[in-house]
Amino acid sequence: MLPFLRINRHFFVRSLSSLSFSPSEVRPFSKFLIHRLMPRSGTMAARLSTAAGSPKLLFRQLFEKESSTYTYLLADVGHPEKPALIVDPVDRTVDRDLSLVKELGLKVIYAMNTHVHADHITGTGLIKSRVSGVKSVISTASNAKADILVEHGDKIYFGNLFLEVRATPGHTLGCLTYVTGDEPDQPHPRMAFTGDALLIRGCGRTDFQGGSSHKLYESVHSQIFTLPKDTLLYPAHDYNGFTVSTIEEEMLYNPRLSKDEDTFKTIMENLSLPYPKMIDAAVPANLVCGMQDLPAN
Ligand SMILES: N[C@@H](CCC(=O)N[C@@H](CSS)C(=O)NCC(=O)O)C(=O)O
Ligand SMILES: [Fe+2]
Repeated sequence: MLPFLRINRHFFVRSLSSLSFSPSEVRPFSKFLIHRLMPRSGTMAARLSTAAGSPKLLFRQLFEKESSTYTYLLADVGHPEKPALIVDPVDRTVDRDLSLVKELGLKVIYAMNTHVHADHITGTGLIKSRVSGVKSVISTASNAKADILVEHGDKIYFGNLFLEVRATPGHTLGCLTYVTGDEPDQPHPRMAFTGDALLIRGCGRTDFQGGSSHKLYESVHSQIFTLPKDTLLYPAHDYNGFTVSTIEEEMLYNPRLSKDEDTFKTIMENLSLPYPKMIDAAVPANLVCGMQDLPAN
């Protein structure tokens, strides 16, 4: 029963993405479910490639300087519709991001968050209000509102490419890492969008939003450091001018997570960071994807 539910869930997430099905259109395409039962789900990607171009990744890393946040734009430009997704957009830079999307001729289908941010307001709600058909995405565990709530193991398709969802709690309860697919026809090396779970030579703090140093250590070691060593690591923030790292580099040189768990916990307990300046406004807004449609008090 459980494997069937899991496959069904993958199918549902896929069905809302690359082919722009409406939920009512899911049933006629249930034949794809059969391909999910095959040992390698690459069968499905290969099958669709024939129908809708060969997968070709377009990737852009964008920066918001006040919160030192990275936003990522990914699209399958080998697909005729150039379906795209945007990870961790910031409200202040939505205009810039959407201009780029327009210039590149992309069709944004998902505006996604790695977690409920505490230091800035997400742009996912604004993007939804500006571009029709965009669905907001966040984890079920975040307890936030969004059009699509995803869980560990889900695959989010854009065209013939996808991001795999990995639960990496510890900075917050609902933190996710999104990883590019490992299908034979996917681009290599893989890319991991780690949010605040793993930063370059650092990691997310664990002193609020359900944070736990124990959980973060487990998440990074079981879900991120197990990726191929050449996987490119793209965090949600950088405060030191870095743009990208690799799993291998972080396993060797991350001053926190390359240590044993007890040392890691001691480091995290002694960070003494001030709370983010915007936390009181950002968390409630981000629990509704930045739409700020909270009922009046
Ligand atoms: N000074 C900034 C907030 C800086 C901060 O706390 N960053 C977070 C990620 S955003 S929730 C963090 O986890 N930092 C870890 C670290 O080691 O710096 C502000 O006021 O907004
Ligand atoms: Fe955060």
